[in-house]
Amino acid sequence: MSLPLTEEQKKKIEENRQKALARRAKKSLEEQYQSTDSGSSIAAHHFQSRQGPSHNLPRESSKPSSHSVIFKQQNLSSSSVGDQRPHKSHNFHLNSPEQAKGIWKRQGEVSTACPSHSPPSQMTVTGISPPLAQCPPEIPNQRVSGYELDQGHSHASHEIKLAPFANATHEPLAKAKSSQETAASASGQSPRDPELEARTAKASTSGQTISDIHYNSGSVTHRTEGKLQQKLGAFRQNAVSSQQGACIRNGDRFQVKIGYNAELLAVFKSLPSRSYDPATKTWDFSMTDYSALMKAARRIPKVTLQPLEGAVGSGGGQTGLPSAPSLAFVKGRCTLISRARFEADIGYSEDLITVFKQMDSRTYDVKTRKWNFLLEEHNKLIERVRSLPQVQLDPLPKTLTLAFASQLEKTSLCLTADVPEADLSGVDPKLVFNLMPFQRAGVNFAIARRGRLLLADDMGLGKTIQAICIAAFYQKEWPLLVVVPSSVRFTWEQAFLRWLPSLSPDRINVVVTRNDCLTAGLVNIVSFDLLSKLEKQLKTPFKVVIVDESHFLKNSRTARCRASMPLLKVAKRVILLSGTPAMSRPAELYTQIIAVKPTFFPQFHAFGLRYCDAKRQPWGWDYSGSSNLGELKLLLEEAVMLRRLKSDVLSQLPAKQRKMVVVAPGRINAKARAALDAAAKEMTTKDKSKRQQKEALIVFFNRTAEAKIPSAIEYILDLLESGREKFLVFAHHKMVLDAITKELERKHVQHIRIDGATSSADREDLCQQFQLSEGHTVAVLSITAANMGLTFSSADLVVFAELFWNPGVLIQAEDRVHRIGQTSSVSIHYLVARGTADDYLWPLIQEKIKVLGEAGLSETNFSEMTEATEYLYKDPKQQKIYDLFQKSFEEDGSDTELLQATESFDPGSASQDMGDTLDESTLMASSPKKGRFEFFDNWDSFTSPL
Ligand SMILES: Nc1ncnc2c1ncn2[C@@H]1O[C@H](COP(=O)(O)OP(=O)(O)OP(=O)(O)O)[C@@H](O)[C@H]1O
Repeated sequence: MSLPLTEEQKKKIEENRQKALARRAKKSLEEQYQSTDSGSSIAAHHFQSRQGPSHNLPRESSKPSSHSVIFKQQNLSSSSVGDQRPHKSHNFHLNSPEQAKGIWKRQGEVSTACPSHSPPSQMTVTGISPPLAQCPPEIPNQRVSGYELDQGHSHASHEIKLAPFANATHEPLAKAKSSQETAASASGQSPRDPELEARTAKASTSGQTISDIHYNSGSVTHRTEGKLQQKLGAFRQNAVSSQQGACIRNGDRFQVKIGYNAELLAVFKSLPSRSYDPATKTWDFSMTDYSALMKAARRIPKVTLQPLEGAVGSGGGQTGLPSAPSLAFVKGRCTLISRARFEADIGYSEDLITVFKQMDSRTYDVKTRKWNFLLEEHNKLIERVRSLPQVQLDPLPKTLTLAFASQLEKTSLCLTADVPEADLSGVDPKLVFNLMPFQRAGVNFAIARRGRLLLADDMGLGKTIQAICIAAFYQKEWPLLVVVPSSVRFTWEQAFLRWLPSLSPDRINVVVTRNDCLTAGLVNIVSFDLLSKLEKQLKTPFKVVIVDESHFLKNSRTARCRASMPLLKVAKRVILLSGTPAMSRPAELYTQIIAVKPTFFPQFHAFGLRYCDAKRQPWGWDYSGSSNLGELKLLLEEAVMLRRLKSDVLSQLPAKQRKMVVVAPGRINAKARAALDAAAKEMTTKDKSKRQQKEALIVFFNRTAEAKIPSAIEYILDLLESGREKFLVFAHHKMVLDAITKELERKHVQHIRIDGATSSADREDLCQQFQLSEGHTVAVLSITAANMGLTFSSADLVVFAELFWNPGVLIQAEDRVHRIGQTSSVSIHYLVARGTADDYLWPLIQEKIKVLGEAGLSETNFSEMTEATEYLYKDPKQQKIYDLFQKSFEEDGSDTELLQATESFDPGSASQDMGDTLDESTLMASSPKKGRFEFFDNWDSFTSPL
């Protein structure tokens, strides 16, 4: 509480006032002189030389304004808080009360999600000069652009309805803010200032009401301010519209929310503590400049600046000036901090603390200095706070109240919502029986959410089997649409065949070209890119849709997203799968969230403001940041997403998980296809010698390598786009290794390469580089040169771009990752291309492994751990090739011979840049490595248990 003014202070004030009047008169004369010289109005001078950022300029400065609006605007003050601010309109001219209303909304706007909240009504006190002693010492009655920052005439600015902010310089707000607990127990009454009241009474001795004064103000102004004011008045008639604004407390500073006004801007620029925020286009100041600003503002006709809330005492018998804390207009919002509790993120207000203390579930967190409550008290709290004129506490957004509706009704303290066990009796028993416990829980979660979810389990946790099971639960609503990256279309086909034996293979339709029918099967598998070309085929929407790698939809402007979103919005069940739903920023989640819950955040901007730290920039809004992630995580987990990390379910996982990835035959170009067919023919031609057959086999093997290059590159790029951080790629042929490294270089993906040409010293160095560096993403390794003696335990994924006839070598290669130091379950992906040597190599490898297993020499069984069930061709011709493979690779010395033959293989013209044979869309979609993983760490901590 502040002390009343002493006689000495009062005297000093009066002296200063007189001095100021003298200065003003002198200055008026000076300016009159100058304006006669220049022939232009002073106000116009302000307009040109004192303007703020250009976006604040009025467009039609000469448009006449209506004077009658000024008073009417007072009544609009209660609508000063709203969320409807037109962002780009800068027309500040008021020609009608309606316009005045619109403009006022804009000017007085303080962003809020609580439109029903009303700020305190405007206090209107005219003709009051604050005590000069309250002026901050650093503003020594300076003159600014024709305005003097001293106390003005008591009758000089009757059009300006403002009150002095008493004692603005005396009480640091930071102190007020940080003393929440102490102050909470203090009296809620603002002390009153008798000095101010006396002055108020004096100013009103004419018996006029405040509104009377406003109506008559014009003549008073002109009379007292002489010719200067006449000139200014003329300008204002044309150029300055009636404007209302407000001072709003912002921590230990205050903001001025008002539209453009050249004169006011000049005042702003004169204040030492000024700061302009281009993002919000508002000026703010330290409290030390408050008095000076208000005084100067009062001198600008037709500018009404609502004082800081509580800045005027009215009545009461207290003697001191009100202290800063009790004057604060506090604004804040509710945020969710757990499934059961929300927090009031707001500054200090005594009245607010009183309300907080009425809540049964209140808890004060001494660390964060914030109060939090059970969700069931949210609505009660908001209602009570609404009755506090000095407080604006925004409630939780509607999306959150909908998602947590039951918690708001009656809060359960359970960390997760109860998920009932789903009845899977209608689903193929083979599938249900094979589900791991956490996978079963995933299926239950999806069914509890009526088949709409984002399944964001870590990579390799078996999202495919879960998605098939969820979709199968809704089998009555099929046909099913499965949208996937093109590199895994056939892997999905295999997975359906494997897990749903009741599904006839001919009911599965893999869409390969744009001439295919999107609805031909009961299960229709299509790539993102083809979907965007075929969507027009759809007459009736799919009711059940699976989207694999749903982060491919993160950019709403892509053709993929534009084609998929309408389908997802109308589908009854939407199963999105992604191990990395967002890799860089929360904005990437938006499309996936609304794909699952179209009613959540219908406007991206609302999402952006809350979770993307949206900032207004000169060029528009920047949504690349992140904010409120804890709350976003809670929202996603409650209503949209299920994510388990490998570490969460490690005990349920096998040490190694192998996956056969059937790469698209369409990716083998015509030339390679012809070469393969010719080689296959050679092998099965009767009159060929053994030697010739073997040579044909080698050619077949080599041509396979060549043919698979585009598919292998596409798969690697898809992995990178999916956020795979570190993995090994094994290949055998030099041309395959070359093509992969070339493509990685082209994409600026950091990688190492070890092949037969790498020296022993370099091998170890490169290995260490990969192990220790965060930047190195891919290790490109030769199956025969890097399958031993190296440790790559920092990776947990191995991709075999090529198969190799010796399974022992493959297992050794796998074990570069699966070894001591490995803490995760390891994923092994074998890329297998149909119609190539892989058709024979794959079963051959399985056969050999089986034999080793039976002999107790291998604990690995390929076929049980992969989708490769019925892979072997039964055709006699193919059987013959298989036999040839078997014999050739079993004969003594065949390895050496084959190795030599394959290593020296040069396809000549065939060794083009295989990357060029990829779809342009695939190449474009895969962004460069740079910046790709910046959000990864955040994402993992963001999604791991709190
Ligand atoms: N319950 C299970 N029984 C047998 N094999 C399984 C099971 N769950 C997953 N697998 C196998 O684990 C491998 C990885 O599964 P899947 O490809 O579905 O993982 P993912 O979560 O989709 O990984 P990514 O994100 O890398 O695509 C596959 O070979 C799959 O067949």
